[in-house]
Parts: sequence; C-alpha cells; structure tokens
Amino acid sequence: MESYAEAPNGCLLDKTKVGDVVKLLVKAPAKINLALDVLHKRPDGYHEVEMIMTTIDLADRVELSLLEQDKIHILSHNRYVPDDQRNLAYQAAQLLKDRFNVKKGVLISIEKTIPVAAGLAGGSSDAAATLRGLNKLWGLGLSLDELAKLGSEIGSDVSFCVYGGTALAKGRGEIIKELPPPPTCWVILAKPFIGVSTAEVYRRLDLNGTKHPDIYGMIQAIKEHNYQRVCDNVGNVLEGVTLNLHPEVAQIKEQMKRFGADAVLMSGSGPTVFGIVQHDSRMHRIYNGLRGFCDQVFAVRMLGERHSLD
Ligand SMILES: C[C@](O)(CO)[C@H](O)COP(=O)(O)OP(=O)(O)OC[C@H]1O[C@@H](n2ccc(N)nc2=O)[C@H](O)[C@@H]1O
Ligand SMILES: Nc1ncnc2c1ncn2[C@@H]1O[C@H](COP(=O)(O)OP(=O)(O)OP(=O)(O)O)[C@@H](O)[C@H]1O
Repeated sequence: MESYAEAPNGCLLDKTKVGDVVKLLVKAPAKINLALDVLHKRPDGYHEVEMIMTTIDLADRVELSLLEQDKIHILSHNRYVPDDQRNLAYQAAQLLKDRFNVKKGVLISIEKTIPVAAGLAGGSSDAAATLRGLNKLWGLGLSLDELAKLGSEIGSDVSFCVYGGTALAKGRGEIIKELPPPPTCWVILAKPFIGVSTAEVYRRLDLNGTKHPDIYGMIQAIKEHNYQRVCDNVGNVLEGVTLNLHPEVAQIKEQMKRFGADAVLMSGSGPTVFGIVQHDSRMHRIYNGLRGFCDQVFAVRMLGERHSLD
C-alpha cells in the first residue's frame, strides 16, 4: 500500500513509511519567462540577465525513496532524460551528499510531464524538487535560501525553481527577488517538434541592435495587478536567435496571435511559445487551434505562491 498526504501548497507531499521504505513525492513545476533581458556577456562566459520568471501548473512528479546503501539511482521512462550523473536531479542529490556527508542513498523516480529541452526548466525544476525533498528525507534542516544557493551550483535556473512563485532573477539567474503573483490568466503552451540547446542560443546572441524588454515596466505591471500592462511588457532577447534557427517557432507565434492571444512570447531559450488570455473561450480556441500543429500543447494557470518547506 502506498499513501501520501498532500501539504498545503501542494508542492511537497508528506513522508510516508511503507514497510521499510520511506518515500516522498515532490511536485516540480515548469517556469516561463514573462520577460528576459541580457545585459552583457561576462568574463566567466555566462551572460548577465534580468528576467521575470513565474511557475506554472505543469509539473513533473519526483518520487524520492530512502535507501540505506550509499547510492543514488535514477528511474525515468522518458528516453530523452538521462538516468545517470548527467541528470540534474542526480547532481542535486550528489551535491547534498558531498556537502553534508550524507551516508544514506536515494532512488529518484521522475515522471516527466514537462517537455524536455523546451525552455521550461524541466531538468532544473527536477533538481530543485530533489533538493527540497532530500532536505526533508535526509533531515538536513536547510532553509529555502540555503537550498537555492546550493542549486545555483547545478544550473542558473535552479535557484528560482527552489523558491517557485514569481520573481525577478538577476546575475546569471541565481539572484532572486520575490514578486507578487501576476494577474489571473490562462497560459497556453505550444512546443514544436524540436529541442533547443540553451548554450547554443546564448552563444549566437548578438546584442547589437537588440530591442530590450522593459523589465521594470513588467515589475510595475505585476505589482499593480494590471493585466493589460503585463501583456504590453512581455519580451525576450533570446527569441530572435531561436526564430532564426527554427522558423516554425515564428509560425506558432503567428497562429497564437491569429487565434486571439493577448500576448505571445517564446519562453527562455525556446522553442516553447506561450500565449496568455483571460477568457476561457479564447483559451479553448487557441488550445484546439494549435493541437495537431504542434508536438505538445497545454493550457495551464500560473502558480501564485512560493514553495514552502512544510
Ligand atoms: C534561458 C534560461 O532558461 C532562462 O531562464 C536560463 O538563462 C538558462 O538557464 P540554465 O538552462 O539553467 O543554464 P545553465 O545550465 O546554467 O547554462 C547552460 C549554458 O547557457 C549559457 N548561459 C546560461 C545562463 C546565463 N545567464 N548565461 C549563459 O551564457 C552558458 O553557455 C551555459 O553553459
Ligand atoms: N531531470 C531532467 N529532465 C530533463 N532533462 C534533463 C534532466 N536532467 C538532465 N537533463 C538534460 O538536460 C537537457 C535540457 O533539458 P531541460 O528540459 O531541463 O531543458 P530546458 O527546459 O530548455 O532548460 P532551461 O529552460 O533551464 O534552459 C536535456 O536534453 C537532458 O539531456
């Protein structure tokens, strides 16, 4: 028999002892970038960014089972997801073991819903969920801030994914300032039949002549809870790079606009495009219009709240 009790924010599900096995189920939600600006390339090769990020109700499920042996195992039925140390969830577990001298092990079973290499931070969110979950399973007693700092060693998006909610991310993405939730709306996501390498998109970025989004306009729009102003301020400097590499992304953007989205943007380094609307009828029109044309289509809500460690 397996049973889990859901925690109040629905993200960390409770620890249950089943026979000798202690398991924990953690939700790992995807993110979208409502605005993404790149200021300059840094001497360390990374780019200095300013991004407005928010988590959405499209999530992987990460199940953590305590092992008495000193081992990390990954189980995933998705052929695009590595089941060894290349998996970001594996790296999260290894980091905690090394840093805190943990002698116990874990079996990490990942049920993927977030499309892979899609600009939705799926791997980063699995790593963040693993950090939050193992903190509890291995009894480490770390704060969200401490987990986010550790997460930045795994990848630039991991710190944000540790907190969730809505935030301004600066630095290479690891400096997080919390924001209130955006106005209520639908997010329709459409992913074409391609994956994109984040490193390649940053490498090809040429900031000369690039139009920069108004990050502080977006922050104001969110603080004012002004839906129209949020729509007016979406923007992503990486979009042009991916559109040049993959013209089908531009076609999806056009389709979304034609079906009536109030704002349309590529998330992160792409190729997933999202559209936002407030009315259910419009959401259905866009969702139905894009199915069949794209690899994967979802209609979801933004998640307002930050994760908690309870
Ligand atoms: C595109 C975004 O997803 C937007 O949220 C992030 O900026 C990328 O986050 P990520 O995938 O977690 O990125 P990382 O795994 O840290 O880095 C992948 C590669 O992207 C490039 N990279 C990433 C972040 C950043 N601020 N500058 C960069 O130039 C680097 O070449 C790096 O080798
Ligand atoms: N848990 C994981 N889930 C998915 N991919 C993973 C995972 N761990 C490692 N990877 C590797 O990372 C690569 C990028 O996957 P991911 O889905 O995280 O990309 P992404 O959504 O574009 O990331 P980001 O938005 O942070 O740039 C994959 O091709 C895969 O090889």
